[in-house]
Amino acid sequence: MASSIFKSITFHSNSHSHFTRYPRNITKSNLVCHSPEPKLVITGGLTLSGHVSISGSKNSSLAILASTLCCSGTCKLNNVPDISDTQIMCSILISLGAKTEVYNGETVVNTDGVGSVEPCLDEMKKIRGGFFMMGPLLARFGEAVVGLPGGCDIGARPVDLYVDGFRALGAVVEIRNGKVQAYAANGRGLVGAGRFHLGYPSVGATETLMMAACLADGVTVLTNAAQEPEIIDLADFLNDSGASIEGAGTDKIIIQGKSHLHGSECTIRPDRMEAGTFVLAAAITRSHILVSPVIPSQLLLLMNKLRAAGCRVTQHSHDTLEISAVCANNEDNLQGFDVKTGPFPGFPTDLQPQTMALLTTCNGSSVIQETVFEKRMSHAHELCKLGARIEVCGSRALISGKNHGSCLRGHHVRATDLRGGMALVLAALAAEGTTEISGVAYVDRGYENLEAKLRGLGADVRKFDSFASMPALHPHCRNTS
Ligand SMILES: CC(=O)N[C@H]1[C@@H](OP(=O)(O)OP(=O)(O)OC[C@H]2O[C@@H](n3ccc(=O)[nH]c3=O)[C@H](O)[C@@H]2O)O[C@H](CO)[C@@H](O)[C@@H]1O
Ligand SMILES: C=C(OP(=O)(O)O)C(=O)O
Repeated sequence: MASSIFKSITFHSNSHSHFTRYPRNITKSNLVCHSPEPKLVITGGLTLSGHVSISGSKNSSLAILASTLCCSGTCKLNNVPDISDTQIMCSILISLGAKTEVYNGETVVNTDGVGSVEPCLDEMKKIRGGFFMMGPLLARFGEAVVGLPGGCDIGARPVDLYVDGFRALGAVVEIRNGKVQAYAANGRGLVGAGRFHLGYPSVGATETLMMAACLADGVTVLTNAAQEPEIIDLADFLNDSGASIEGAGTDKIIIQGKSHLHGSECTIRPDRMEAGTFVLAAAITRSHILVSPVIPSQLLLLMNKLRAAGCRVTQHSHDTLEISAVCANNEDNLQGFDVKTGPFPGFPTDLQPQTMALLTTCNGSSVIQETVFEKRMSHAHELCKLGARIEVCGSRALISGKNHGSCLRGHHVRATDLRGGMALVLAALAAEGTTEISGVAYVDRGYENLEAKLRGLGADVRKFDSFASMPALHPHCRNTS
């Protein structure tokens, strides 16, 4: 890993890049540590109670960390969650020559020393957000050589919309050997694209093109833009740094390019996916908890679905949700419901797997239709190992509720992506007996202090670094990985 971090590229305003190598002061704390594969062991059936604190948004943090490459001077970001995705993002910034440090929970980034436009390829493969850096690199330095992104394996996840957008901003772009290479065609810098219509409201493409357009010469109007709350978070940060962006949060974003942006400060808003996951944890365990801080308007669809199912979801104060799924007279009668995911303000695909886990415990049958990612159903197979009855046909799943054959019991299961992994955690909380979950690194990508937060609510959750340190489990938890 070290050698690829040391790899760098010097700046040229044409396509002939000249590679040089030079060392950087990377401390051990800046690098992600790979320990033996950890497992979560959860004994289910307990009721949760109390309050859980929600961390800063993963997706806002990733976009805003990338956008620090647009800014001269120091940026101070409060409330960045300490999860592996943000650690990797910082390590990619460091591979470019940026300085990142964490003081008292504040992430301080200064990108003035950037001496490379080629982020560390090995790190790029681990997350999706690293690719967002292509926009600011191209805009500020006129050139970028960025590896195709990683992230959860939930679909093909191409980058065609980004590439079309870069071309509209005056870049020459080529994809070769797993890397996207681009430079400003005029040898000086990007130019405003005029109107650029996104064929799909991609979150990452909207964010990346917004960052690039901030430093382009002229006006760019993005139409059919993504409207996710994280786009607003990014636009607010960039505007505070001197950018001119109007319309973020709608499908038309107007960006007037500026010659440079300065550093600024922001506090990352709460993670709506983490909040939604804890609300679903209360529902699946038929519990009563408080969740804060949240922005309730970001979770309206989930709240309405849960109310229709029979849960009581109330806004306790401006940033606190109270959820109660406790059964009256011990009669468990939560009803199943149908879900179709879609871009914001549609039902979030990042809460689909956790919702599927809940539906296995409700009455009746439910249908989930996943429209955002074509391969986001692999958790269904693992949920079936826990006793769920789910039939998947393409991007649709038919979930038979608990009075139609689903009955969750502890087993050994494997997470293969972030939210699918959380679906297994939620199912394990509701299952009878003990569940062992491997592939926990996926869950660590997006949930800060997960075990501590769940234990704080009264769940029986333990994390083990390896089998050797684990207690003996029920035989069927051991033998079927
Ligand atoms: C780091 C981050 O913010 N990740 C979020 C972001 O991912 P990400 O930005 O990758 O998601 P997109 O909105 O881009 O992807 C949505 C769909 O568009 C397709 N597409 C995207 C780009 C492109 O150039 N061509 C193309 O066809 C994708 O394959 C996918 O089917 O939004 C997703 C959708 O809300 C969330 O699930 C992810 O948590
Ligand atoms: C799909 C997700 O993340 P990423 O885009 O970073 O892979 C997610 O957060 O559920």
